[in-house]
Amino acid sequence: MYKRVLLKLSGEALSGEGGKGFSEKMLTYLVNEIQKIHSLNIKLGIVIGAGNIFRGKELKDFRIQMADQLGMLGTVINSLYLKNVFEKNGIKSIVVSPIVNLPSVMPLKYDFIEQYFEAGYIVLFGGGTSNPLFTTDTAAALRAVEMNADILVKATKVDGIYDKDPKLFEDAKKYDIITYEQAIKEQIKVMDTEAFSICEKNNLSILIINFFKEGNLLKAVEGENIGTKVNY
Ligand SMILES: Nc1ncnc2c1ncn2[C@@H]1O[C@H](COP(=O)(O)OP(=O)(O)OP(=O)(O)O)[C@@H](O)[C@H]1O
Ligand SMILES: O=c1ccn([C@@H]2O[C@H](COP(=O)(O)O)[C@@H](O)[C@H]2O)c(=O)[nH]1
Repeated sequence: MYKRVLLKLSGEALSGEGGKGFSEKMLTYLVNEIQKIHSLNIKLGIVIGAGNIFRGKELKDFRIQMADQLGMLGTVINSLYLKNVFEKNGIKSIVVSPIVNLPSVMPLKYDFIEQYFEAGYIVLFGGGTSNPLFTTDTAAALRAVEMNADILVKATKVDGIYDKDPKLFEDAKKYDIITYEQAIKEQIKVMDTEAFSICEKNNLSILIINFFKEGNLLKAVEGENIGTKVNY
């Protein structure tokens, strides 16, 4: 079983696939999935995207730097939203972010983060990398290395990495394991190349799983053979 896990969730984990905003049904599902792993006493960090609010590249009339800043703020909104939902369900969590100064958001300080984990808090890393032109995949890789995670679990909309996009090609074949070299060479689109590269350089594996299949998160954390593992 993994003991220190960075979980990357799409903003769509809050809205449902392809949706915007927040869905009660999805939030209940998410809380149930998190409760299953939180009870295992693991140190859990979460990076959540903002596809349910803004993705920079979707805002066509904006300069990309401006659009991306809206996107990053969206990730803080989602983190705070999640903190509140967790709290209502008896799950202790804390939002840390380098990009905003709000009463419920703590600054990103390594020593404090360790203390939050020791005290049993889930740490929600908001604000992405704090730089435009990136995405939360890269932020997840960065935070995973910073928190010294055993694994980065990307919980997304597909069962793993395929030789081509399985949403577009019915005959796509799934890989159980793939190396970073292969993932980068084949330009696998399921995760940013920057994220692959950070994890490769820091000897950290990524596990890609389908978030929308009940029980998958628990299986992933327990080290079951699901999804696709990207190894260095
Ligand atoms: N070779 C591939 N194997 C698996 N999925 C792929 C591949 N190529 C493209 N994809 C697509 O990548 C998508 C997952 O990446 P995407 O960035 O959309 O998800 P996410 O990171 O969970 O969401 P968000 O961008 O909102 O944070 C899948 O839904 C799939 O359609
Ligand atoms: O480091 C970062 C992370 C994110 N952004 C912007 O936020 C949105 C939302 O993140 P997703 O990963 O797409 O869910 C992203 O599209 C960027 O616009 C950023 O600029 N820098």
